[in-house]
Amino acid sequence: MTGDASRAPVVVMGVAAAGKSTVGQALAARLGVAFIDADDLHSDANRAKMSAGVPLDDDDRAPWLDAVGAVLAARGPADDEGDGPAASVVVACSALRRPYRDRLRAHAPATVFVQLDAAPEVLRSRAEARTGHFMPPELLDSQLATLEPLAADEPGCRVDVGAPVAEVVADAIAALDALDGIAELGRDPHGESAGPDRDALPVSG
Ligand SMILES: Nc1ncnc2c1ncn2[C@@H]1O[C@H](COP(=O)(O)OP(=O)(O)O)[C@@H](O)[C@H]1O
Ligand SMILES: O=C(O)[C@H](O)[C@@H](O)[C@H](O)[C@H](O)COP(=O)(O)O
Repeated sequence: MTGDASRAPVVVMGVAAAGKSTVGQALAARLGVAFIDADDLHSDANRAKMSAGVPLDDDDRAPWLDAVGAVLAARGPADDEGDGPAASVVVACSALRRPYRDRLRAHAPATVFVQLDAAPEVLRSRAEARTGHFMPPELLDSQLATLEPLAADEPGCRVDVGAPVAEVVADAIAALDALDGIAELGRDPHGESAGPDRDALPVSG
């Protein structure tokens, strides 16, 4: 499957156990672009802290967010020869707070966010059912307390993850296409934005 270099980089965001890795992977496969899990970019110290049941703070997350931002800016791997346009990418990253997302977009301004929403009891049961993961379910409360939902002036959409994965992915693609459509409508024949800034698109869902 070839990558769609014309797509903006996508960050699938939300609290622990919302389904970022699962949905992100499936979404990337459907779009034919690379998938990267930001969990793999955490330092050993961050990982150890979370494993010990201690939530990360802003200082812990700052260098990690810069590493994630660098991935978004590169928009995924180049082709096999190492040249040509980079493919786009889907990154699973909690990106819980607005300043974190702004930090990511400082690296890669075209980034759009898909926030995964779920009822706390759904999250809790999924977190508890998951085995062999470094994130203890007890950290879910702090993740929910830290979450600053995607705001109306941030580029992206929200999808409910109560449905099976294939449905969640279809909803995400429809919402992303709607964002693309709105951006197209705002573009004049010379390719310059004549309407609202893409950055100011409403959050749907
Ligand atoms: N739509 C879904 N329906 C049912 N189970 C799901 C769904 N999405 C994710 N899961 C399950 O929930 C758990 C948490 O998902 P995961 O992708 O690891 O979340 P995150 O990356 O946000 O922590 C996993 O066991 C996963 O298989
Ligand atoms: O910002 C954070 O506190 C972390 O990024 C945190 O969100 C963690 O990395 C994951 O939630 C654990 O892994 P899962 O997202 O896969 O649960």
